[in-house]
Amino acid sequence: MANGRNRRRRAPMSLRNVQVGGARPYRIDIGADLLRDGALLAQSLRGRHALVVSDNNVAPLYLQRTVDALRAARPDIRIASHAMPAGEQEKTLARFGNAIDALAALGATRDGCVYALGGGVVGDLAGFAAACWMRGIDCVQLPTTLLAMVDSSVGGKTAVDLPQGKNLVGAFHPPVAVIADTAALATLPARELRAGFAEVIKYGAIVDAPFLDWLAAHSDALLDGDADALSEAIARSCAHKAAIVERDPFEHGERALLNFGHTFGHAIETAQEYGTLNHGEAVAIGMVLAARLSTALGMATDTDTMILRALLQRFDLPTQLPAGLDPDTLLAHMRLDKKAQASGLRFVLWDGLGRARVVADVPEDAVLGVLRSG
Ligand SMILES: NC(=O)c1ccc[n+]([C@@H]2O[C@H](COP(=O)([O-])OP(=O)(O)OC[C@H]3O[C@@H](n4cnc5c(N)ncnc54)[C@H](O)[C@@H]3O)[C@@H](O)[C@H]2O)c1
Ligand SMILES: O=C(O)C(=O)C[C@@H](O)[C@H](O)[C@H](O)COP(=O)(O)O
Ligand SMILES: [Zn+2]
Repeated sequence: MANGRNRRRRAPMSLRNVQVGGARPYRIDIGADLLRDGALLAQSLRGRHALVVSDNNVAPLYLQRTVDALRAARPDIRIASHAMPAGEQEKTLARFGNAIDALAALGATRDGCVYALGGGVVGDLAGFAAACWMRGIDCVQLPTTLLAMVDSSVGGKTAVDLPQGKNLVGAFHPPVAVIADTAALATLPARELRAGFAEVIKYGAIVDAPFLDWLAAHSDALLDGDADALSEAIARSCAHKAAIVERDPFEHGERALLNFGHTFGHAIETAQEYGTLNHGEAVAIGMVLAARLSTALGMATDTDTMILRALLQRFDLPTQLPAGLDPDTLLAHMRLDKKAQASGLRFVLWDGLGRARVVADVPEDAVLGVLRSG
């Protein structure tokens, strides 16, 4: 049930895929029941070792079918599984160490593969383990949340959090394949489904204003779990992310647009010690704050902020800074944002719907002004 709605479980019409080009191209497959497709799961497995990393919510639901399908396709391989405790507070160096221990126990050779089965927390942590084991082995992302399907499984940013900040320890390590089984969305808690829409809306906000109209028009279907609408939203989001990371895999320029709302959002998550709002919710608030900062700097109109806020609210996402967060503490966290430079803070701001850009040397007073007015 989402918001008291009955989520439909109709299977999507077809398999979709999105190609991510560049030096190490890979394909994103999107469709129902792909976790049961052993041939697909095994197609990028070069060696004889596979570690399936999941969490203690996802493992009881999807681990067995994944391992069974892999084993059926490749009876010759050694498969181990590792389920970490669920949640952002577990995206730590200590849990990363546990995943590395699991690779060591498996005796994974350099042609082995990590399968990241879960949401963005599992994807980021397992991807980072794959990036580090023997200086880098293959990783297949098997996203099971909407957020992971539309964003975190694609593009190769892997990381764990520190108490000082989000994703502060990590590596760029693109997957060799992304396989998004949309049937997994049927078990996703409604709050987590909504969180995923924050990152979906982000693509519209930064580069595709007509997508925002489409999302508004299809919000009921999307929140009801309509398979075709979800499949379209996932494919369109992945196409945007693929195009951007293909052109700028290491965030030297354009890729930073994907960080719209994240300077504020990550500061909120860090200040709350990763325990209150989830990532999507924090990004939703962060996008509204970024839009308001753009207006404060004379770049955009309030009307665009109102349209963005209304759309986020339509997806039951928060749009206001939670009470009790100290603006100076948030600003201090922002100084450790990965876009910050010696010369000062850099923000992704916008000139209006679908027109984001990176702005350097944003005055801290302007940021504090936005934070102090809520
Ligand atoms: N690498 C990137 O480019 C990138 C992009 C966006 C977000 N992220 C990261 O992703 C993380 C957030 O990801 P998330 O929103 O997926 O959170 P998450 O991984 O914590 O998953 C949310 C919750 O849903 C549960 N869950 C997952 N799939 C399920 C399913 N199918 N059925 C039932 N329960 C399920 C999980 O156990 C967890 O409790 C953050 O750490 C964020 O920083 C990374
Ligand atoms: O892929 C990217 O690039 C993004 O910025 C996507 C974001 O949604 C994601 O949350 C990412 O992990 C943030 O990266 P960071 O470099 O700010 O830690
Ligand atoms: Zn994000």
